Amino acid sequence: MLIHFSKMHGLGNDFMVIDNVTQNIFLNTEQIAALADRNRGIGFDQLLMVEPPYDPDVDFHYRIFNADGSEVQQCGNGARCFGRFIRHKGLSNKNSFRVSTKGGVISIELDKEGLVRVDMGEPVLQPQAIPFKANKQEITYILRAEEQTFLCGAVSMGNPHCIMLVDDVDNAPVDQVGALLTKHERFPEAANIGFLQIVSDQHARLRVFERGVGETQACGSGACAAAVWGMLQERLESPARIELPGGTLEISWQPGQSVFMTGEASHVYDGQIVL
Ligand SMILES: N[C@@H](CCC[C@H](N)C(=O)O)C(=O)O
Repeated sequence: MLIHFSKMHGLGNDFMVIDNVTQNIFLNTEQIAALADRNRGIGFDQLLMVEPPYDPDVDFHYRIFNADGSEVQQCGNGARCFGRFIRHKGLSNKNSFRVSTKGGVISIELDKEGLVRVDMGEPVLQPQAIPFKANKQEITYILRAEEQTFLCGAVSMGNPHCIMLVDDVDNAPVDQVGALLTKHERFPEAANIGFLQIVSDQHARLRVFERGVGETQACGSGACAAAVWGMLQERLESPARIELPGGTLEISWQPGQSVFMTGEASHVYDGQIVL
């Protein structure tokens, strides 16, 4: 099987992107994990598939697979690259597209400055819908693991996020606590674990241990979830600048409305591989 693909990244969160409008590629979990291998494969955090629409209301369908081969509901940095890829491949000449994902419909807009703005939909806070095991909805929950206690937020942006405040994100135990909590039994579908340091009313720093990957340079849906949680606690104001190890995103949100994420999306190279 010959696969044509592009390598792209959003703030260092990197992707293999496959056009499945003009190709008909099916990859199983083992094949995706092998391609994601940074030593023996192409190397990426997520595989993104651009598919024809399943519904007349949308322009494309967007499938997302983590480096471990698991299919997931949402990827924010990937959404910006998805928009740039559609233009790069000439799959549409529109400047904005409606795209369905497993986590809901999003809208992607290519702006004139070369940035990409995504309407990520409304955040989900209701525990059952995240899914997160809790008796009632709260802003902060107590999570216990291995005799340690963590005060966390639980927010879905289509995919589940657990966020905690830290004083110094540079020295946060991201690998250790991320690995401990990502498969916590209160997140039945596992979760992405965010470590948020508030710098000022409109500026925060964030590192994310991603479900199915480990720590990445940036997580777009994680930045949206963390900004919403910061705003719910009145620790952040919209629009907020969320600084990740790979770069900065602008996140806007008003309660009852969609979250908007704006940032860069970069094309690295086009390639082909035989499997
Ligand atoms: N990097 C992403 C999120 C990708 C999916 C995530 N690892 C999950 O399992 O939900 C982003 O930019 O949002």
